[in-house]
Amino acid sequence: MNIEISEVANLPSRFGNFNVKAFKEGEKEHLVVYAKKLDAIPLVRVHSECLTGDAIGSLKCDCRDQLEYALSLIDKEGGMVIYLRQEGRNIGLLNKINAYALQDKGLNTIEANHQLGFAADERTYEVVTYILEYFNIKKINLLTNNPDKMNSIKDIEIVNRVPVIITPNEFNSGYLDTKRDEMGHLL
Ligand SMILES: Nc1nc2c(ncn2[C@@H]2O[C@H](COP(=O)(O)OP(=O)(O)OP(=O)(O)O)[C@@H](O)[C@H]2O)c(=O)[nH]1
Ligand SMILES: [Zn+2]
Repeated sequence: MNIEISEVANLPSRFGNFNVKAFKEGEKEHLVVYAKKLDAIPLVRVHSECLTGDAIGSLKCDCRDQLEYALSLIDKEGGMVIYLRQEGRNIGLLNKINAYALQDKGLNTIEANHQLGFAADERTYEVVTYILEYFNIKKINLLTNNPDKMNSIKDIEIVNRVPVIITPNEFNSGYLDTKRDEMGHLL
């Protein structure tokens, strides 16, 4: 893979004092946020970009709650958040907003993707293996509810799955039901 890697910098944040490094993969610039403490088998969260949730505070999904939970946990226990620029399960922001418009008309999150000509989930995780190998990490405890994500991360042993359970709200409960019933999420 042709990846450009930044220096390491300090990032004091409202969730703790972290180190950060950027990994540039073509047009996509991923961010790795890691605690000063990194065990041999660290806690790792692979988070996919959700501008509407992570930055704007959208209540349609659980992304921001999951991100905040992960950052707080790695501050306490050590570990890493790999923030992947795969907006909208990798269909991009514009398409995700079009998918939201279809959801306003009654389609669920999967149907909306299909209507636009995409698979339900277009994400790939090769760069995760690359990043973990760069840090010499061979085994992880993965923070996720998504079995697909566990199967998609290759050449890294996932010793334990650590669930990320977030309290639903009135706007995202349907979305979470679809993730559980149709996408196999362990919720
Ligand atoms: N296309 C599309 N993407 C969405 C929608 N809602 C959230 N996303 C994107 O979905 C990604 C997050 O994926 P999720 O399925 O919520 O969770 P996950 O990462 O697969 O699983 P966990 O590790 O358990 O959180 C982010 O990239 C969001 O931008 C939607 O309705 N349509
Ligand atoms: Zn989201």
